Amino acid sequence: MQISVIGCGYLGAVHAACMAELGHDVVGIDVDAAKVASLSAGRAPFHEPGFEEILARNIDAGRLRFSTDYADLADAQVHFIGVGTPQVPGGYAADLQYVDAAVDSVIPYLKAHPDGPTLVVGKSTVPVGTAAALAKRIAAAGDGVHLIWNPEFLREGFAVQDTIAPDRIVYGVPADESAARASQAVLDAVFADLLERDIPRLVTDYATAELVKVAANSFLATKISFINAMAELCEATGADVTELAEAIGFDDRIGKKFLRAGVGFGGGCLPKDIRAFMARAGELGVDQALTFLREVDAINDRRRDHAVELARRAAGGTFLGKKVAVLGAAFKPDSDDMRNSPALDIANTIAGQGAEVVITDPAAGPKLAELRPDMTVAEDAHAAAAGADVVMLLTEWRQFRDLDPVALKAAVRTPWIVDGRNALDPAAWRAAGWTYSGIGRP
Ligand SMILES: NC(=O)C1=CN([C@@H]2O[C@H](COP(=O)(O)OP(=O)(O)OC[C@H]3O[C@@H](n4cnc5c(N)ncnc54)[C@H](O)[C@@H]3O)[C@@H](O)[C@H]2O)C=CC1
Ligand SMILES: O=C(O)[C@H]1O[C@H](OP(=O)(O)OP(=O)(O)OC[C@H]2O[C@@H](n3ccc(=O)[nH]c3=O)[C@H](O)[C@@H]2O)[C@H](O)[C@@H](O)[C@@H]1O
Repeated sequence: MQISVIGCGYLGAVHAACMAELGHDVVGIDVDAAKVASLSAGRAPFHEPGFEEILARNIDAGRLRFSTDYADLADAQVHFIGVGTPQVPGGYAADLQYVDAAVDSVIPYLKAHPDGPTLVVGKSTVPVGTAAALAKRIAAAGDGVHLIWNPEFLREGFAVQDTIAPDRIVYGVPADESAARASQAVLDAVFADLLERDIPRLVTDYATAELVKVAANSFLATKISFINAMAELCEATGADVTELAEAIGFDDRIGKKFLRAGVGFGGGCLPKDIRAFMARAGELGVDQALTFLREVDAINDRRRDHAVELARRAAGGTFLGKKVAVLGAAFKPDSDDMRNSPALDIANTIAGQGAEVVITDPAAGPKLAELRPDMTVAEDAHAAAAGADVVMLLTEWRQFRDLDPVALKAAVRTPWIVDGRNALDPAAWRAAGWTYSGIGRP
């Protein structure tokens, strides 16, 4: 089937390559000419395990191409929308200008297809009510053109795997029964390979589909802030939050996942999605339903301040004249995404308070050096730690989890480690002569 993917960022580029991997003929459209040039040359513009391989393979097979010209999507039957929905500048609500622009640009090319309806398929994360409004504009383009809302649940670092083998697929379909049936059949054909593997597919209305996405991210953010709140209690009592998380996680109603206490959640999604959800609830007059998310957000912010305090204590009460090595710049391992990264935020704060900060990240390092010439970016952990008074592990890359405390001790001025992700074995580091300071653990 001929498919277009509009918006080729972390979500869209991976989606385009994965759709080609499923055998479809795909064109990815983006307004960023540099990104399109990089993708067209088979070079991933961001770090995502496994992505570059499927990108290059499908370009070579002639099933995948990228363009800045919307005219190149004219023959596609299915148009996925994956443009960004960041926070509006200075506010909490989602900025829909990119979704609106993408829809405006695709509308002139929407026409009924000989093989059934033409579909616009929304994947971007949007406030509830957006799909219904877009559906009206799309329906005005002509008969046989419909909108399905198909939220995306992929995690960065696992994006390829999550796209090809998701936990579930959700379709928000039009209220009109025959439009719903016909458009569902087209999207089923796109995902035929996944559906054959019995991946659950839930069909619902637009509003439910939109809410499923923000509800899932809100639940995940709440789990993280819950365990970070428990870390605050553990710190006040000398208890160990990692043991607490393990013990409650044995109850499979709770589960072990997403209970890693630390410097909290960041990235291009969880923080802005819970804020946009609160803003939308306010517009709908049900803001009270989500006041708990304010606390989730506040707990998350506090963890960053707390990490700064742990480092200040380690530095002897002041950062002035002290060198701090920061291990990690990306918001999570196996990604080079630094959007709302706790690691980078903490590094900025510490630098702003007078420390000499040297930062290193296995994937984000080169991008950081380019974007932030004011920062000292080191090649690896040993180079960053040379002469440091404090070492902070803020993104739990394997390279950092596997560090040898004896070897690293030889590089630093003072062997004091702040483990902001509880990723290290405190006993091993203490045995090697380090002062170990974790999050919510003695
Ligand atoms: N990054 C992720 O892991 C996931 C993201 N999402 C959602 O997907 C959406 C996209 O997120 P990301 O890929 O992370 O953002 P991104 O910022 O990496 O990519 C967005 C892309 O859209 C392009 N764009 C903007 N306006 C355009 C237009 N009018 N026409 C064509 N292209 C245009 C930009 O140049 C950019 O390349 C957001 O709504 C996000 O919440 C959902 C699930 C996972
Ligand atoms: O909407 C989105 O964009 C995506 O947002 C998250 O995915 P992602 O942001 O890639 O990363 P996560 O693995 O969820 O991690 C988010 C943040 O939480 C932190 N985290 C995660 C788990 C945990 O136990 N503790 C914790 O602090 C991570 O370090 C990271 O900063 C969701 O997990 C995806 O399902 C969703 O599709």
